[in-house]
Amino acid sequence: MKLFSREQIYEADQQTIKKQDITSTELMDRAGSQIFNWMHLRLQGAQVPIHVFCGIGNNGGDGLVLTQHLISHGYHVTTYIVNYSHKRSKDFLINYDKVKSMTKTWPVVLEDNEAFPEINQEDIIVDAVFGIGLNRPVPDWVKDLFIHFRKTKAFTLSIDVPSGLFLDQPVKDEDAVVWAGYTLSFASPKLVFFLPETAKYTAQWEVLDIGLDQEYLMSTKTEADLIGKHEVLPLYMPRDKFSHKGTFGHTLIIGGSYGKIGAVILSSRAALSAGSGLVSAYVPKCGYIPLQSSFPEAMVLTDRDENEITEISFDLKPTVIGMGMGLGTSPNTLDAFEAFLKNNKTPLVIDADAINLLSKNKALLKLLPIHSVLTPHPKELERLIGTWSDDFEKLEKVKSFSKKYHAVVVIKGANTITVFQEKIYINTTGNPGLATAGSGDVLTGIITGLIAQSYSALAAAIFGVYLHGKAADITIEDYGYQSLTATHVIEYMGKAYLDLFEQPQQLPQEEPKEDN
Ligand SMILES: NC(=O)C1=CN([C@@H]2O[C@H](COP(=O)(O)OP(=O)(O)OC[C@H]3O[C@@H](n4cnc5c(N)ncnc54)[C@H](OP(=O)(O)O)[C@@H]3O)[C@@H](O)[C@H]2O)[C@@H](O)CC1
Ligand SMILES: [K+]
Repeated sequence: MKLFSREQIYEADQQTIKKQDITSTELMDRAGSQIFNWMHLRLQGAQVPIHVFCGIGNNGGDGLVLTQHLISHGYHVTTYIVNYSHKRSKDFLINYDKVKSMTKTWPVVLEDNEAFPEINQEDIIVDAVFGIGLNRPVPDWVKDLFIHFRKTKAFTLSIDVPSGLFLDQPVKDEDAVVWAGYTLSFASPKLVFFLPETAKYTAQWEVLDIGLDQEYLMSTKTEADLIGKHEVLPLYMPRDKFSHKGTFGHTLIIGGSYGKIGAVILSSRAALSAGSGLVSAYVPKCGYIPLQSSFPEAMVLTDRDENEITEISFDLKPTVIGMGMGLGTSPNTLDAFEAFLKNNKTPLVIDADAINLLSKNKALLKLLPIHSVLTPHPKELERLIGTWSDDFEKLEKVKSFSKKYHAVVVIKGANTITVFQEKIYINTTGNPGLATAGSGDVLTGIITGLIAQSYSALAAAIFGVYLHGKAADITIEDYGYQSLTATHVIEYMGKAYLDLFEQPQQLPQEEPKEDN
């Protein structure tokens, strides 16, 4: 799913109005009616007090359309105009007049220095104060209103975006934003719903289709895409009946040091579960027995040293190499890594200590083959690209890094983000159960195993992150968040693949009656 920018959404608006020959008021009607339908389906006329807070622009206008439907369906609704500016949008005014003509209880106009209405915890707040038109800091008294919302603990439904949240700027004051329980967003979810610093402002979100011009939406390229099943299915490469294990490549996993051989076992097993035809592991001598006994499918090569990697040389031709897990960063290992990079031509997936080695010796970065995949967690990323002041700056820095080194960067997190050059891909699978030892090693193994099967580096990163998260999502149905382990994720990879082709459940059909 594409994540449209603010400018693109305004443009989609204009194109829709032009091509469908409708007025902006009619488009607003669609928006407000969709919000109403969503609420009506859930409330079924329940007499819970609903407080609709409207700004003076089109977000407020949407709120006023909602109000009209709520009133005509007999809901217990109070409408407020948050009068933060004396300007009014045309469609706001049209709907303001409609509301006033249908009820004797006109909307309550809230101004600076006025008491805020009493709201109980069981009530519902609808937040239509600011939408995507927010372009400067929220006035202090409106901020106080948002604090008031939060204090009431009432369920808060935001229209389009939680008010006070900028689409392209960090939040400087978290009290100046509405903390939504749910956001109903038009056209597409907004990038800020997925960034670590701003995701918390809406607990849940949903997109409402207001019939914007399909041609514009389809043909417009976005800076960010949201990755779900629909997006990864076209990446999936079906298997040919006449294929053999050589068809699916040979993964080599290089890593491990004394006490950290498990990381290599996890990565190697994950590469095989992702579908790599062959898997070999290159480890210090101490890793030989653990690997051979716990993972019989793998071939094992060892360093001359007992406890750490001191030389990387092997006599096989892997399709791809995944490296860094449990590697350590000792001077000997660094020397081996540097010598390896100078001669290596095989595609690489780089994780953990291999990233740390690159961060400490930035000159080595230019030795990476093009389209190498790096899979840092936030701390590793910081070592690699330096600190950032906010998520937007972080993404810009990662994009520059990706362009400079022609690398695919996978930023691990609650919503793992894959960056390649100018474009970002936000994953939607995965859960807090993945915050567990070894889950990163498994991810690296999966991505490496996909490249072995001739997925491109970018496709492998996007698809691998998706499958890893999906396997974890299926695992928690059996194990819950706490008991999920990295090994489960490997074992549930098959289910993650099968889920790609699972049809949505259909209602049982009635048997046709036989005539006699
Ligand atoms: N295709 C779609 O998605 C559709 C979208 N629709 C809806 O339209 C919404 C966008 O509406 P919008 O452009 O009128 O802006 P909105 O957010 O209501 O702000 C109002 C005005 O406030 C001002 N202002 C800004 N910051 C301020 C501040 N800190 N303090 C004080 N004032 C401030 C600023 O005006 P300015 O003063 O800068 O001239 C701004 O214009 C969108 O979110 C969706 O809900 C649907 O109706 C139809 C289909
Ligand atoms: K809003």
